[in-house]
Amino acid sequence: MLIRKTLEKYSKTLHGVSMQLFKLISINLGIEPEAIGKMFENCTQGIRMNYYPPCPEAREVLGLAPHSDATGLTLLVQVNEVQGLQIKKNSKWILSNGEYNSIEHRTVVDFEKERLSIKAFHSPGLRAMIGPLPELVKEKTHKYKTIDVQDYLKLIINSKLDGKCLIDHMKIQ
Ligand SMILES: O=C(O)CCC(=O)C(=O)O
Ligand SMILES: [Fe+2]
Repeated sequence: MLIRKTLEKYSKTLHGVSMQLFKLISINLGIEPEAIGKMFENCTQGIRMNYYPPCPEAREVLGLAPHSDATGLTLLVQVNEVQGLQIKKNSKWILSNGEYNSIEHRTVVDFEKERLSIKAFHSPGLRAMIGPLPELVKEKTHKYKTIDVQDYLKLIINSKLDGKCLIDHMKIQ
């Protein structure tokens, strides 16, 4: 019962944080402050906790294969402060530093230390359309498709953890 209450509070707080971040991202993009937040009004939130035990073969294995998250915004906390999240930048794996684009990332494990992480994934409401924000592509050619949530979910299921940004599958060829 206690964990449920704590998680509910945690989830609500993180939702609030994500809404604030959507506002700041919109302002930074030069669009109406509520533009992105509106899509997340009936947001679906998923929370995942990962436990990576210490591994004697740490150099030979990965904690999690390269992938990009299929959700709108992921908030992550490295619970016991053991580093292990890496992003791909200029073809190199480096420690993550947070970007707007859905960056390819993976996790590595440690020889001696266990690692814990908690993620909160925020996805738009089930009626949303997934694609470039109209405000951002006014006079430009659309580089990405716009599809409904159902088709987007199909795309996620069909594109396994293959390291490619899911966004590549949305590109108009
Ligand atoms: O454990 C981490 O640091 C990241 C895990 C992750 O990328 C994910 O769960 O999607
Ligand atoms: Fe991820």
